[in-house]
Amino acid sequence: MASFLKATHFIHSNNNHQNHPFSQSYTQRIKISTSRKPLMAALSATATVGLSETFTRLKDQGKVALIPYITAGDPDLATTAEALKLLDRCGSDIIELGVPYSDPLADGPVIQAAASRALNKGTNFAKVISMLEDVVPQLSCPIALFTYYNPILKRGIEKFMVTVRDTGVHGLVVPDVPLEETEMLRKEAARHNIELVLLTTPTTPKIRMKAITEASEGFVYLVSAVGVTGARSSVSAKVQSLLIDIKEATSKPVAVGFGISKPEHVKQVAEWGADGVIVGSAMVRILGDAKSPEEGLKELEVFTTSLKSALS
Ligand SMILES: O=P(O)(O)OC[C@@H](O)[C@@H](O)c1c[nH]c2ccccc12
Repeated sequence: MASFLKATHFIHSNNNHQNHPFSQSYTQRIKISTSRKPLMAALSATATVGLSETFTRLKDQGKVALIPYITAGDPDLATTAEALKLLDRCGSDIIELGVPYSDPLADGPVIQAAASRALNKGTNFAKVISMLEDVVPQLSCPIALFTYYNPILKRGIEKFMVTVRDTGVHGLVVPDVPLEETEMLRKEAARHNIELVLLTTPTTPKIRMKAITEASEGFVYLVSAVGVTGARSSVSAKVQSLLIDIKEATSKPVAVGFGISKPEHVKQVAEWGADGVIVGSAMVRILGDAKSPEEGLKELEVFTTSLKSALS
């Protein structure tokens, strides 16, 4: 219960500007580093379009983005590589790839368990990056890397951004960076042509929601429910009014996540006006619960196809 309260407090304190685990300001000596841009990744960086361009194309076609989330390294990185290609083939428009972290405050039990399995298998940032260098050139949809703030600070913001951009990744989602600390992150992300996506929640005050939408690049992540990630039996009807409010505040694309786990959820959120729908725990559970990686991938294909058809 304590961790649930902590997590709930975390997601909402971060958006309500109370004291937050990362509230102290970090000064980062930005080391100018030269980076060797692997040719394929450099090519792929131009091959796939970024997040906002993806939304523009979909809007022109009157379509809503399907955005799966999976945890890198669960059940193993080879399966993650296959899952990324499969999700792309099944029509995902953007894929959120989570870097497993030891203290995933905003995650519910399914993603927390996936992160610890991945970490126990020895998954780390460097291995995720080398997998991406190989896989990204084979994808037609952009990747948004999903990481907590600490691993970025550990590496140094500028170095982190260079490494990520060199893999051809377009987006970055950092759920626990307080808005007041995003300035440095946003500057470095923009300098390396990475779209930094920010999150707003059902309890974010309107003024703060407006500031978040203005600062967010690629799209705005609307967290649909209070608490942590995890499949819910239904999507809160509040999402409809939240979408109206957020659409009054910004013309940027808005993708809704948290709890969405069935085709009917996807359809409903799209009908309420979302530009994208994010599905994480339900995908992660399929891969984590399967008897074998092959079986998990087969089930993931069936599930993703069912979500995609709910959007067509
Ligand atoms: O798992 P859900 O309820 O389908 O929600 C998407 C979520 O998994 C993904 O976007 C995500 C994974 N970890 C997070 C932490 C905070 C916010 C969002 C996330």
